[in-house]
Amino acid sequence: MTYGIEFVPGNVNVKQVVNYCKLAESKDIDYAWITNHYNNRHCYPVLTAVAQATTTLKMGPGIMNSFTDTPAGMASFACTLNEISDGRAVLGIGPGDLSTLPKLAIDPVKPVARLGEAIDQIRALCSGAEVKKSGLQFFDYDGAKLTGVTLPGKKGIPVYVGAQGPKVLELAGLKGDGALINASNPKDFDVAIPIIKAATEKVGKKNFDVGAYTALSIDKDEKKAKKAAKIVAAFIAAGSPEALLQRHGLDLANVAKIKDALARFDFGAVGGLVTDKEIEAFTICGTPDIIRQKCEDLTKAGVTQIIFGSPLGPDMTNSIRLLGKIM
Ligand SMILES: C[C@H](OP(=O)(O)OC[C@@H](O)[C@@H](O)[C@@H](O)Cn1c2nc(=O)[nH]c(=O)c-2cc2ccc(O)cc21)C(=O)N[C@@H](CCC(=O)N[C@@H](CCC(=O)O)C(=O)O)C(=O)O
Repeated sequence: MTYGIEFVPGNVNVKQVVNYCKLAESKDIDYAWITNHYNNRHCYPVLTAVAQATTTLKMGPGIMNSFTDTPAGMASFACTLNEISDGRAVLGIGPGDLSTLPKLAIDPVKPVARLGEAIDQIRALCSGAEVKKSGLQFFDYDGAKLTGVTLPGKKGIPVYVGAQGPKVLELAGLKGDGALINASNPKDFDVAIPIIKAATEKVGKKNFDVGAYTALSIDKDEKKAKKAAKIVAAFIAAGSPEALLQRHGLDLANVAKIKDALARFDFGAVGGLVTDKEIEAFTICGTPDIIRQKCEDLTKAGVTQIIFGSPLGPDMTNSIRLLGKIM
């Protein structure tokens, strides 16, 4: 099992992310994933700062998308980060947050097809190939080629696909070296992994890293851990399709009330509405012993990388220290 940690450079600034990553590295966490949303600090400079302050930690965006960045831009960034970090760069890429892209006047048309093309172009450019006109639907480069940057070695830069829906999970298996699946509960991996497996078998892929991009809240005091987990569980519940809510046996009427309260920014009401069921469905939450058991459950479900995602717990430094003891 490898472990990752996620930071959202919105609620934490660059200096804090760098310090948390140094602490995570000292606790033998393997990967740092920095989220990418237009309204937060940009992940590229944050990742550069992390690369310069660490020595063994692998790091990458978790995740970019091909609506706000071109494949050529992402390839150039990934190879530059790889040069700065002396070969530790990974690239997380996904469809993009379809609810926020319209805020940038972007109409996220055919996100899955676009993602597939972008991955092909990024891989070609990172390998040093000249990408000729190929009649593709979205990125029909004509003679694009990366120069002036040290290109990664033979294996290239590992591409992880941020995926939740079945088509993107399949794409991850076909074109990715790994997947970053926004889920914390084994029930979701029981659905996702067979889709990925069928795709990797189709292309004869032997190694694939199934990443559980969890929402984590750890604290010695379980009540405090649950309190810190509530708001994230609420947002995930509110943004989840009905089929997912039913998979976890959630009360649809209660989730509708949570959604309403979030829309009113009534976080007090949200705290009263979120039950252990939503917390259980969408986070890994509790004391170190509980988290250790949750990690074992995810391992049994076939997960190969557990990414400890926001909020981490009531106190992030304390959470990273506690995680260091359970891995
Ligand atoms: C597009 C969407 O795919 P999805 O995998 O469910 O995407 C939901 C999220 O994963 C996506 O919004 C991600 O960008 C969210 N996301 C982040 N999004 C961000 O913007 N920033 C982040 O930092 C970020 C991190 C992140 C980490 C892990 C993770 O799993 C997701 C993350 C979907 O609806 N997929 C369906 C297919 C929908 C479909 O068919 N769409 C097309 C047709 C098919 C085609 O595109 O050709 C259409 O609409 O016409 C499916 O997979 O079955």
